[in-house]
Amino acid sequence: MSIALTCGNLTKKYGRTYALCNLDLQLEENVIYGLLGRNGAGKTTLLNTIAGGISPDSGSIEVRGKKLGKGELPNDFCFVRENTRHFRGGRIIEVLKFAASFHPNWDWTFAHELLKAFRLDPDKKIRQLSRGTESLVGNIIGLASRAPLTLFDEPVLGLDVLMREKFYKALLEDCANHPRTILLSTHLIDEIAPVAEKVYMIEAGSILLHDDMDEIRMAAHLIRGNSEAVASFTAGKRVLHKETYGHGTLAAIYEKLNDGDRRLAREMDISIESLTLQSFFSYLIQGGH
Ligand SMILES: Nc1ncnc2c1ncn2[C@@H]1O[C@H](COP(=O)(O)OP(=O)(O)OP(=O)(O)O)[C@@H](O)[C@H]1O
Repeated sequence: MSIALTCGNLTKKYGRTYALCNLDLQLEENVIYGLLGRNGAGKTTLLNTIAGGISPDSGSIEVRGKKLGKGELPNDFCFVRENTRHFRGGRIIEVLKFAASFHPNWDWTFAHELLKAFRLDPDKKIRQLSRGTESLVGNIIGLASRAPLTLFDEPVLGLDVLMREKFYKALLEDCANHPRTILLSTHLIDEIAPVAEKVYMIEAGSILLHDDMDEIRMAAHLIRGNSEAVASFTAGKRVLHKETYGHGTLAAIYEKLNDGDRRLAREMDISIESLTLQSFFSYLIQGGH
């Protein structure tokens, strides 16, 4: 397993607010990661810090084993910012040509396919584009650059559902043919579930949890039943959140359940449901883990 990026103990404070707080993160090469967090959780600060736009107060960043010095940018990476304002007087094609000059793996055939898929006229002036359409230009840059490390900050914000689906499809297909490391931040958590292979969940500047999507799918459960039965069933298991209602208890747990567990739950009249990624994340935050 090769490591594309390591952030160690990153801290960034604005006044009394910790935008990043002793944050650790490690990305394997050629994996698509989701960076999930609520508004203000620290996603943009983290991506900007990796991309060299923000100096952390402390901590380190290593890209492919090389520690970045103060103000040093990672080699051959692409950062698609939230709210990028491209050169307003320029045309789409000019903005793409400018971006292509920075990225050795740039693929023009792919860029033109994406222009077509996103229904963009390359000769249109950037200032004539709607907000959502302008963010598509950034997404084309992120995809066609084929940079070994690509950071997308909320790339689907402002896009309609059709364009969001097209973006996810293009990302998945292209990364299957040209593997690279992607870190994609979003607060549209359920949408990223079929796209990301692994996720980092961030809250108040720290990583709450990171895991494979498959592990989360297998381990994130909602247990409901009589309070005593639930207490006995969940003993020794990782409980993220618990709340009582009348004589009953609802518990969100993070534990793979085997056949024996499921048999026991049936005997105890306990129901087990799988949690969506969004619900799992919400319970994780409510539980303060
Ligand atoms: N330049 C700044 N000055 C002061 N506080 C800041 C600054 N940038 C970020 N913050 C604060 O740091 C915290 C993290 O902000 P950040 O923008 O990284 O969150 P985010 O997860 O990207 O949020 P969103 O999803 O809303 O974009 C927030 O409390 C924010 O108010």
